[in-house]
Amino acid sequence: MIGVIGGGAWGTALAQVAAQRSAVLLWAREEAVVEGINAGHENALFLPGCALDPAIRATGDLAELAACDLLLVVAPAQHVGAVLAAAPVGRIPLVLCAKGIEAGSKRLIGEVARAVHPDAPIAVLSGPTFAHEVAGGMPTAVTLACEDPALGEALAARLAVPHFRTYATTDVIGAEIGGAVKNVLAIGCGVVEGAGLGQNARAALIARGFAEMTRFGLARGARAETLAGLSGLGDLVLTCSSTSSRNFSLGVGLGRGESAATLLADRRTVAEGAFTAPVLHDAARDAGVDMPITEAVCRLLDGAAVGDVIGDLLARPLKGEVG
Ligand SMILES: NC(=O)C1=CN([C@@H]2O[C@H](COP(=O)(O)OP(=O)(O)OC[C@H]3O[C@@H](n4cnc5c(N)ncnc54)[C@H](O)[C@@H]3O)[C@@H](O)[C@H]2O)C=CC1
Ligand SMILES: O=C(CO)COP(=O)(O)O
Repeated sequence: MIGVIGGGAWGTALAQVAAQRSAVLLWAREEAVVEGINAGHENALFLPGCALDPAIRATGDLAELAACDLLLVVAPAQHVGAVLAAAPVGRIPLVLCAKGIEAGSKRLIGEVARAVHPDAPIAVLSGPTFAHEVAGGMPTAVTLACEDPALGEALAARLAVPHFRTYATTDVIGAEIGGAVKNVLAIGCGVVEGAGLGQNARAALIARGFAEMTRFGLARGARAETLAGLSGLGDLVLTCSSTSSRNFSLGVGLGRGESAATLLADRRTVAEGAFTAPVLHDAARDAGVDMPITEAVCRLLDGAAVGDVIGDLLARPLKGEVG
């Protein structure tokens, strides 16, 4: 049986995919989500309007996950450590699906999981995957990263269904960094949209943002081809071009001059980039990597005026395109 830890939009969509081939037990934090899935086969809080496979069973009791032989970890990045610490994992393989970097510790999610459950094999699933499209059966492709190639291929085969293609790699760090960094850049692209700065600016931000992602990724041991793949460039393009992205939408609000505090207050859904941006900025400084767009997003989240931040970005000294 496959266990899913997290009953947000993405955990629910992944449960829907997994249910095509396996029994699925989904742990959700909210009682209303557990009841809604078990009684009405719908997650009205986080994935409304999607008829779920009746075979998906939900629970509010983490202990029940001990019966699973594979766990998909889909809590928001900042909560993965706490949720995993309370889960009966032992040696059950973990597929990490959150996109972010832990604030304070500056750890990638793989490091967070390894610290709590050192005996559990770890893989990362990431890519351009809006939950509502995946749950609706629309064609989607993801990266499945695992340092152990045999386990990675077995997991990729187990999680794939015809509309959900998994591409295996051994580059776990590359898959993690792409997913974490693209959320920050998506906020930046949203700002461009909200402030009406035009399509040229958006394309420039995607390309220069990808350069930033690549510099940081290579400094941390990622492989360039992973960053240019589904979990990096693929997801960057998706979330930098659609208001279906919570991060892009947050940026649109910032670009219109609304404050981050107002935009983030009382949100039920997560915009991971808002939490990752400051810790990514710190981690980049530690690694000696220049990330001007990430820095600009941090300033905007801190309340700086859009005009000032864009003016400073454009006033930077000219440099060569590569390097
Ligand atoms: N929604 C999407 O299309 C995709 C999301 N992801 C990633 O999946 C992760 C989860 O995101 P979503 O499922 O979209 O969440 P969501 O925004 O739909 O729902 C919020 C989730 O946060 C959980 N939560 C809130 N406070 C918590 C706490 N204190 N402890 C534990 N959990 C808490 C809620 O229970 C709920 O599951 C994120 O890292 C996101 O970047 C990845 C791919 C696609
Ligand atoms: O990661 C995602 C799609 O791949 C979802 O993006 P948002 O979190 O910005 O909505």
